[in-house]
Amino acid sequence: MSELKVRITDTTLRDGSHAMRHQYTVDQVTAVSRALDEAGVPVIEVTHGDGLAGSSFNYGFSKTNEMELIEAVKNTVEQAKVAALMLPGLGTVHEMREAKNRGIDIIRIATHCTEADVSIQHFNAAREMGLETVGFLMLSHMISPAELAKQARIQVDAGCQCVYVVDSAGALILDDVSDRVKALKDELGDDAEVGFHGHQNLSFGVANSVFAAREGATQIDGSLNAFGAGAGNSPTEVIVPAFERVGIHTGVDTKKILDAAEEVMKPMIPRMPIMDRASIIQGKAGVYNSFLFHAERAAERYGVPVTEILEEIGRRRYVGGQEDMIIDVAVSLANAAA
Ligand SMILES: CC[C@H](O)CC(=O)C(=O)O
Ligand SMILES: [Mn+2]
Repeated sequence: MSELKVRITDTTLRDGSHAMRHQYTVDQVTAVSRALDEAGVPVIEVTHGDGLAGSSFNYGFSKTNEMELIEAVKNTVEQAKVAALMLPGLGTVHEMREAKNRGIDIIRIATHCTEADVSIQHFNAAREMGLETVGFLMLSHMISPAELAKQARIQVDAGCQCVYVVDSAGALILDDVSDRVKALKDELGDDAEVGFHGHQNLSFGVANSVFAAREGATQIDGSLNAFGAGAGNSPTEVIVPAFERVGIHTGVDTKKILDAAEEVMKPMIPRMPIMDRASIIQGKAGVYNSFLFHAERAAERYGVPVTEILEEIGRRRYVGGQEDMIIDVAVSLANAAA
């Protein structure tokens, strides 16, 4: 087999924003982006955890305006491209344009996996602005590979250049990933690339990324020290040497990425993402990782176990944007217990 090549996108400064409760400072993003850039990471994503304009009562307020964070990363990096995430409706074309003016090269547009149609105008606008485009089909475990491929086609027809299988709950295991990547590759052919964004809830982030790359995914996400929502993302500093071992070329320097994780990122981490009881239940029940802190807060406030809240959210199949329903679940459980 000829050597496989992938492009790594590091999302420590975006998915990691959830784990940081959106409290990144300019000094922190400068230090992290410098270390990633020096290690040769080709794409660095930075915004509020829920994307452009995510800073809000519902999702949590940012300490620093994300446009300042974007600008800080842009002014720091020498080779890396800068990416921002947006959820249509939360972020608008207005914020996309401002992010472009502040220095982003790539916009990653995220929708629930069955709602690709809400991103059509955003992909059109992004391409008109000259941005590289990525589509993010969140909670990809919730639908079949064939259905996911149809959604990918909608994004690509709108101007998306790479569609990601996004394992938002860390619920996919090995063949689940291969089957989805294959379905997207078969549907998209040469029209667009396919990517994979993993989470660690059931400990499969890196292995799933290998399966994705072997099936033809050419863009892979990671985060330093797995710093991301829920149990965290596939750790970038593990992806790089693991991929090297199995013959997948990333172009990232192993020693430098290990130093970035250990010496630059680790000292600023307030709470390490771990596979603990709550986050493992998220993976098993297929619950959106960004719900973890919201569920923990509701558990404390209403005196019900966080695992029961998460299991009920899984049963009700709530998706991103339904954060307010976490309170509803906690109240129903508290009432039932009383
Ligand atoms: C925008 C919310 C979310 O964190 C996106 C993502 O990384 C995922 O669904 O895993
Ligand atoms: Mn994520």
